[in-house]
Amino acid sequence: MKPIVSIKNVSVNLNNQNILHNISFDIEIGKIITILGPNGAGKSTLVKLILDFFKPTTGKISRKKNLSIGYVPQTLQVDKTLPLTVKRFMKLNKKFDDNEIVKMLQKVNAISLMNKTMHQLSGGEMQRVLLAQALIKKPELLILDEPTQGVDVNGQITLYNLISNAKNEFNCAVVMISHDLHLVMAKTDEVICLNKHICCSGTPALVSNDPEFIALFGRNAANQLAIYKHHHFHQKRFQGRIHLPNFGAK
Ligand SMILES: Nc1ncnc2c1ncn2[C@@H]1O[C@H](COP(=O)(O)OP(=O)(O)OP(=O)(O)O)[C@@H](O)[C@H]1O
Repeated sequence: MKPIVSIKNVSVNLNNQNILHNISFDIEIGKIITILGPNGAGKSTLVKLILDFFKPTTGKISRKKNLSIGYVPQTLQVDKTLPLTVKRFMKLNKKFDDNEIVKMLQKVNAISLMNKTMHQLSGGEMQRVLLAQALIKKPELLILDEPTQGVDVNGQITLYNLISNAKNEFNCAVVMISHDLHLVMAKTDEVICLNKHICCSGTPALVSNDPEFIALFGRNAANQLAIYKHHHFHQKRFQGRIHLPNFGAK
């Protein structure tokens, strides 16, 4: 299958600093890619490149024509004085009818939040609403930047299940940054271990045995990765289009 995004020999220099070096990988429909790496490894920078927020210093990123992307940021700061309800938030970028909004909020277990204001939401509730907002436009590519920051363990499990279900239902590709090795890996097709360059990549089982991964994260993390097996899902085709939301990356 032809990739929807192809990243070839990409490097990024900012203020004479080498932030990313010689990155190459493809993003394909139906696959979940998880990007792991220590603080400052360039994970968010890589996500911003995929989102086309800026261009690489060298190398090339090719995207499928009119690629539709849904983006879930780490969190969203909402002004407490702004009485923005969840329902109005869902209508910010494009007008969806109430029926579509209700259906999408139901999918992410957030229907009871529809008339709450955004600043009233807990961490887990906020992430489910952000996911709904990204999915309502039916993306071909869903990008999540540490979607479970500040979310408790049950909330994390719920969120990863929702992401995996969404991938199957919308037949999209998923790229996410995550530190939740033990939870996220059961759902991941490919792990990219980043530390300015790609240290190693492959299935969780493969990466967990890679000496570079073990050197970077330690044996304990490798064991957490290793216990999971790679799964394939059957997908239903879904026709649709999404446009990038207006809120920025971190
Ligand atoms: N505009 C910029 N100018 C110079 N350096 C930058 C700029 N933006 C990011 N950096 C640097 O690039 C490096 C990678 O940052 P990035 O946010 O991509 O890392 P990360 O892997 O997402 O880190 P974290 O896990 O802490 O969120 C960091 O050293 C950061 O200081």
